[in-house]
Amino acid sequence: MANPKKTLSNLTPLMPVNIEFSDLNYTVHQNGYGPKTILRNINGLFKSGELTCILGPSGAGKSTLLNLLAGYKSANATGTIFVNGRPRDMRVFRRISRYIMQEDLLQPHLSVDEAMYAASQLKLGLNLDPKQRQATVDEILDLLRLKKAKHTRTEKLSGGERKRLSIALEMINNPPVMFLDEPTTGLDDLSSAQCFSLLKALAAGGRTVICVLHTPSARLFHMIDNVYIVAEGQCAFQGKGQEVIPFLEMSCGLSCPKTYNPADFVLEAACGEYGEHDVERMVAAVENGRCHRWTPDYQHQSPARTTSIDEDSQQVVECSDMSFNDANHLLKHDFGFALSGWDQFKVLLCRMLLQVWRDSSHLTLKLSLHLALGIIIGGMFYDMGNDGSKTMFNFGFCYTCIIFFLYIPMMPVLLQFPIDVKILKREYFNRWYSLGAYYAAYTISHLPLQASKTFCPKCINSKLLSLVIFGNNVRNPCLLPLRAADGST
Ligand SMILES: Nc1ncnc2c1ncn2[C@@H]1O[C@H](COP(=O)(O)OP(=O)(O)OP(=O)(O)O)[C@@H](O)[C@H]1O
Repeated sequence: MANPKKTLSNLTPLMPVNIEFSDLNYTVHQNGYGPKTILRNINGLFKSGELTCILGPSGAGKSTLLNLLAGYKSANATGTIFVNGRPRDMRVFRRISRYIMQEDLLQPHLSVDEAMYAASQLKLGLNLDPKQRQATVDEILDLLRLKKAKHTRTEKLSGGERKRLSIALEMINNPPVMFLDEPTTGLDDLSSAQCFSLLKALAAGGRTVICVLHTPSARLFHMIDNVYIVAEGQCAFQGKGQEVIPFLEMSCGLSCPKTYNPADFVLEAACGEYGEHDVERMVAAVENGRCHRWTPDYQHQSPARTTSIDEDSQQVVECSDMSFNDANHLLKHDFGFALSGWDQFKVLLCRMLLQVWRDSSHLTLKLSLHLALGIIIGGMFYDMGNDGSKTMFNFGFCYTCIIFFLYIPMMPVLLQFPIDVKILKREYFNRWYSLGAYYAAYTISHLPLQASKTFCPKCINSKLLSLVIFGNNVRNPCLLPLRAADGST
């Protein structure tokens, strides 16, 4: 389990960030079926220093809410999102928040240490003292229990280790806000508990940690600082894990059997399993999330049932390294990338060249393919260039070469691009680098392979094939002028 008491002394100071949202609506337009409302006037407050878990039945709108809050989706949404009491400025918010998606998309062919090193260069700059850089990386790997897997390639990591590495990569510049979509999906009970403890430790360090979870165990459920239940696109509960049972008793008259997991029980209630009006009652009892923390005496509170964002701020200041005034001051500024475009290009190029070089099976496969196809095509059209009566065969050869050059290089791109684009989306969304730097580095790093694609078949078709296999013609047939039967060209 992660040790919550461990501190990350080498990381940059943390600014406390509270996120409040009010009257959030999200509608999608389905072709031919009219609009579909997914979130309905939903409200809530997610505080710094707390682990907030968004729970709810499947299809309730949890991921949609997370995507809206992270800024991953924003079209067709209405309502307001406040960051430390100010309307969210997306340009700034993207620099202080990180989104860890459900799929663990990691750079292949790099070890844990190399992936962390490249991320640290992109996020902390190139001028950092190497010892300081290594200390920062080691500290994070230690906290996330990845030290033993430091030299393991990312594709060989276990599911839990991959998840922890995804979190570690985003922790390098110590983001104050972390969004995680179903971080425990695909993990066994022990790994889920370890992942949960890690998130709790991150929140205890002053971060705002918001994650979508599927039913946690009863023990973990009680440890959640803020349980946020979404049902039918509305907020059905917001408060501490241990308050859920009294809440259900008071709002719907439902009592959870002693042997039952309260997380299962509240989700069943949120599905309407115990009564068709329970969801409405739950939503009304927390006023669709306007009640920021439900407590049993909530009904008796004055109209100002929510603590204001400024009051909340004061509570969190004590556990953070930076005051809210400082945080708000920082939030006003638009931070750029840690590196200039040229430096981003250099780091990305090194990372990509290393990956291309390490991907030896891909490299060997491609070269063998070109060799084999070169021999076949070269054999089929051998010595056509010198015979003017075989004009059509010359055209056939040129046509085959064009098809070869067109389709063969396209296939790996078609297969690889969907994977690459997902990783790119994650890294670009989390502000690792600019698209221009990525594109330039990608193009340059793949040039050697592209060049081999262009020259290898041509050489094989003409010189190599003719010289080595047939031994009597070293000229490239496609470049030769056509010779007529009478010998004129
Ligand atoms: N672009 C879209 N077009 C139509 N329906 C959509 C679209 N995006 C989401 N939905 C619908 O909105 C609802 C909420 O989706 P969302 O992914 O937020 O659910 P969820 O609570 O995260 O579910 P799960 O736990 O199963 O992942 C679902 O019924 C989904 O089908």
